[in-house]
Amino acid sequence: MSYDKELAAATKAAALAARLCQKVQKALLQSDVHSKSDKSPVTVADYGSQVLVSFALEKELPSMAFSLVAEEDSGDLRKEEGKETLQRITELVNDTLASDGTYDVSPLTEENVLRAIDNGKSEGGSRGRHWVLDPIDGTKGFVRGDQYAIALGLLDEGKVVLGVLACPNLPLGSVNSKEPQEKVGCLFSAQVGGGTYMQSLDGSSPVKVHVSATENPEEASLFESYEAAHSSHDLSSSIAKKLGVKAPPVRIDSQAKYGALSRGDGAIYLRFPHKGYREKIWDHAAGYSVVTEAGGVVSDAAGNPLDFSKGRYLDLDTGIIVTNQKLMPSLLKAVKESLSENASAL
Ligand SMILES: Nc1ncnc2c1ncn2[C@@H]1O[C@H](COP(=O)(O)OS(=O)(=O)O)[C@@H](OP(=O)(O)O)[C@H]1O
Ligand SMILES: [Mg+2]
Repeated sequence: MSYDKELAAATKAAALAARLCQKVQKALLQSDVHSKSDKSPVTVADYGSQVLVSFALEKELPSMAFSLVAEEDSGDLRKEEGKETLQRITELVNDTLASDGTYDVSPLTEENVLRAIDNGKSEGGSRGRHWVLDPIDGTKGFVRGDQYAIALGLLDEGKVVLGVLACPNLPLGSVNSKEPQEKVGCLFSAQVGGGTYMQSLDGSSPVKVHVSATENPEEASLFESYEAAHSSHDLSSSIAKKLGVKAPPVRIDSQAKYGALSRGDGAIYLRFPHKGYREKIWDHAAGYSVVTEAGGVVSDAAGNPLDFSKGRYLDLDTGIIVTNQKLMPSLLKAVKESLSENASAL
């Protein structure tokens, strides 16, 4: 089965949302950053990106039943104190649509914007098709001026069948390059059975990418979260030592890590959140597709495949590990040993 139409729509939607995010990040005002009830940051760009993806998918695929599992909801924007933020989001969305020019529509109203955000309330699951969206993955990186991604996947009968990662600040060349890189802004896209492609966000032709083929852990560079609160750096350092990884870890925000790994910039990605943290499907669906189709393997720390069919959360053993097929057995062994030696690290 081909998902060509859906992949083309997802690519358009993510690239449109990326334009809004780039504009906001350039001129990020303190007033654009707000705290959610769980104290995590959310910006007008998180909301704006969700509106644009929701809007573009519905426009591109009018005959497809529309279900979206996405990170943001409109609760805070419907309160009195959210009024100004809602105005700013509506303005940003309309400016982006007008300057893009693809969709000839009258400006969205604030109510349209709230509804587009609330499209993201779907519970997903094992039946039918569901889009899975993180409108800005790595909001902390976005606010810091670093890496972030617009991450969009599609589930069909509980399986991830396509993924698009727009990474506006990721260099087109390797993240390990010592040379200064002027060209940034990558878009990765993948569909099941079709491989993974990378293009520049400003529209170069897609090129096929593959994960690193290295069998030697000593030359495998390793990715992990920038934020130590998101993934235990101590545990990954113990695993790296066991494997004999020589290079220091590369810390990048967001699913840009999956993108960089899919083109072989690094060969291992380790993610060990603290005990009790529940991973959300939008933090991994697109990245999972991009890495898997580029020949990589994504599993939990016990080697079980990830199951995206359980609703908004992933039910996991500890952590998520990503590498190529050849390195997976030795990585699993090192992870198992490190976990039993450092039981208190999580
Ligand atoms: N405590 C904790 N533990 C583990 N993960 C957490 C935690 N808190 C948040 N998150 C999720 O991490 C998402 C950011 O991904 P990364 O960890 O790869 O980014 S970073 O490198 O640390 O910036 C981030 O995604 P966004 O919220 O979209 O930015 C969160 O979903
Ligand atoms: Mg996220």
